[in-house]
Amino acid sequence: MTTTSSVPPSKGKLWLAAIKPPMYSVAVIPITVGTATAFGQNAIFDPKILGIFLTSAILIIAWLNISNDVFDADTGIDKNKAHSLVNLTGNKALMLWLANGFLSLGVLGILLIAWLQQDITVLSIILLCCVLGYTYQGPPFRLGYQGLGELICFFTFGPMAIAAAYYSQTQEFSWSILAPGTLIGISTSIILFCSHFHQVEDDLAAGKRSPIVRLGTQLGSQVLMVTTILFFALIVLFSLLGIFSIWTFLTFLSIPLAYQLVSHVNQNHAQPDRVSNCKFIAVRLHFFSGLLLALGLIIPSI
Ligand SMILES: C/C(=C\COP(=O)(O)OP(=O)(O)O)CCC[C@H](C)CCC[C@H](C)CCCC(C)C
Ligand SMILES: O=C(O)C1=CC(=O)c2ccccc2C1=O
Repeated sequence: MTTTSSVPPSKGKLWLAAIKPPMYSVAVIPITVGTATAFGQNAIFDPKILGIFLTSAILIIAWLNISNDVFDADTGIDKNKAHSLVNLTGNKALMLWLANGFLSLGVLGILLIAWLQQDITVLSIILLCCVLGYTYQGPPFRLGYQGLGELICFFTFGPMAIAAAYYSQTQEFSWSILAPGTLIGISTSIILFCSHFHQVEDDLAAGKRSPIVRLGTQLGSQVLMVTTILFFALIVLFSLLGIFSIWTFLTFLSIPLAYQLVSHVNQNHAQPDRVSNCKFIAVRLHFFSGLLLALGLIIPSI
């Protein structure tokens, strides 16, 4: 949340920033792409499983974000974050209970999938994702403070989530999930990478050595550009290797969003108030490129 004027944001805007609805793309896209991969490969689709999985994923991301504010309140890193739920409510204990409530409901949904399939594979993968997500922000690990968040993000939201979604549809694994898993892992990690640009001062003060604290914003903006180019280059590579059909080139319709993100960060990386919204441009890129990828994966089987 940034204010380019001296007028502080309204309570409503702070709550909207705290809840950050667009961020739930990170829950929707991996499950959608994993399901699309299963359909494209096997013409298998169970809408009930998809619905349960999407709901659970959203609940788990709610846990992730609420608990992030709770754990960050302990280190003081969010002291200047007006839209922290702990700062907004003044009730850290209640926020922790709320976070754990969302986690419990999310895991219940995955348990329902396990019961329906009489198979704990999906449950095991998602529980591992949640454990890794906790190590990112929760005591005593706080691996995000070591700059390891993007690595954890890549594997959990990429290959692991896509494999779980694929397995939830087919009850088998396939190497074919690695290509979409890599792409979604990259696009999700780009969101996290972009979330650090405007937080260098607060991160440094709290001892958080994020990738942007380590690289600096100038080099960080170059890394973002290279990573974004890599995302689209991999689609070409996967197509040349025969892993993807030509329909996955639909994803290239999201290139204007990629250009907007890279140019915005290149121009404003050293201005926290101006660059702070870049993660939401990254979310738009993640959402639309993910939807287009899913479409490209299912068209050959329609
Ligand atoms: C909360 C996350 C990032 C924000 O961290 P930060 O402290 O910088 O935030 P603020 O600036 O807003 O204070 C998410 C980090 C993701 C984490 C590395 C991995 C999470 C894994 C998930 C639990 C996997 C879920 C998979 C499936 C259910 C979709
Ligand atoms: O609030 C944030 O900055 C993020 C929240 C979140 O759930 C997420 C998930 C996956 C990648 C990045 C992010 C965030 O940056």
